[in-house]
Amino acid sequence: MPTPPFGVMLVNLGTPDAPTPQAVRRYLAQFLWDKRVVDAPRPLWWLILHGIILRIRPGRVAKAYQSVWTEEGSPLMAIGRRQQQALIQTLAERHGQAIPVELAMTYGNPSLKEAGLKLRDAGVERILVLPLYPQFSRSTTAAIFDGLARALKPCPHLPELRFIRDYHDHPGYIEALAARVREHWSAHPGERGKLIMSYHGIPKRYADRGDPYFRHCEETSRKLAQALGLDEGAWMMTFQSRFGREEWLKPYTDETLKTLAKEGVEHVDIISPAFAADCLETLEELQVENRDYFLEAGGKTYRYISALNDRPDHIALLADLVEQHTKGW
Ligand SMILES: C=CC1=C(C)c2cc3[nH]c(cc4nc(cc5[nH]c(cc1n2)c(C)c5CCC(=O)O)C(CCC(=O)O)=C4C)c(C)c3C=C
Ligand SMILES: [Fe+2]
Ligand SMILES: [Fe+2]
Repeated sequence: MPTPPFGVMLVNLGTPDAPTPQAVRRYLAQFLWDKRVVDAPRPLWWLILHGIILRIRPGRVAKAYQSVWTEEGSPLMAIGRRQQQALIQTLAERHGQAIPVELAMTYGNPSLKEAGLKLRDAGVERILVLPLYPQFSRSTTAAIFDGLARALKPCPHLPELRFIRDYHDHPGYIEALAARVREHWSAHPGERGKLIMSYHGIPKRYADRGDPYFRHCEETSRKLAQALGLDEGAWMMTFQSRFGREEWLKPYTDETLKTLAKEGVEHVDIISPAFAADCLETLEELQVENRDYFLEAGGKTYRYISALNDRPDHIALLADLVEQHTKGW
């Protein structure tokens, strides 16, 4: 077999190995100890994390994971595997040669190290890292960068590396989102809801200190609204999945849905452009929890628009990103 010209590392956040309190505790202990995610002073944060959060949260969150778990495991992992297989197939068709693609998770399994070793065993000397986060944030994309550097520390020699920082305004990404929304509209003709674009939040403090995430979300939202020909009043950008007590990016998705319903908005369609794959935060928080808030506050229809997952136009976008960032390899 010829040596592959390069390999691709697709990276997402990570998910527990099982929907049990023990597995969730292990996952959260690694995830929430990362300074890129929670930047609180270490000794104090260790006491809060191990003394309070990891005693209470895993039980509740494991129940939420149980409600979305599938026969193939956690949705984030199952969809990640499908994305990986589809990308392998598309790249082979485009290159006329097998290009190794490994799926890695910043936290939990398969680890960045494990994926790196598999690429090395496939004879790869050049790696393109493709974080599955369209919008850059220190808490996600930069955490991958740190994790990779840590994973490579014991290596006597390094692969050549390229790292995709973001693709929040890539025309292929915007068009794939727009196609997904149009498809949703044709599946539900009749009353068209206000389009809510709900992004995973981050602490406002991170944005104030230069994290471009808010700006990237704004740009994605504006471009998506433009591609769909939506007037200002027909869409909104909101932020979900708050954690802890400090202020996060606003407006908050849950509060907005309650307010909209009280103001007489009866129908909403909700999409979450920051998630390349459906996961706990979309399938439970958006599809179930937030629906209840909206309907209880007087809303009539609430429809969640699934993520791009392994749709062909999404995989084509990932292949385009690979092509653009491996020029000269
Ligand atoms: C504690 C701070 C958190 C920050 C900052 C944060 C940013 C962030 N996260 C994602 C994507 C995902 N997050 C997911 C789950 C999740 N996120 C946090 C906390 C922060 N996220 C927690 C504690 C959890 C676990 C669930 C819980 O305990 O509530 C997931 C889903 C994983 C799954 O298994 O399905 C994703 C994906 C982004 C994009 C982001 C900032 C831009
Ligand atoms: Fe998160
Ligand atoms: Fe959540």
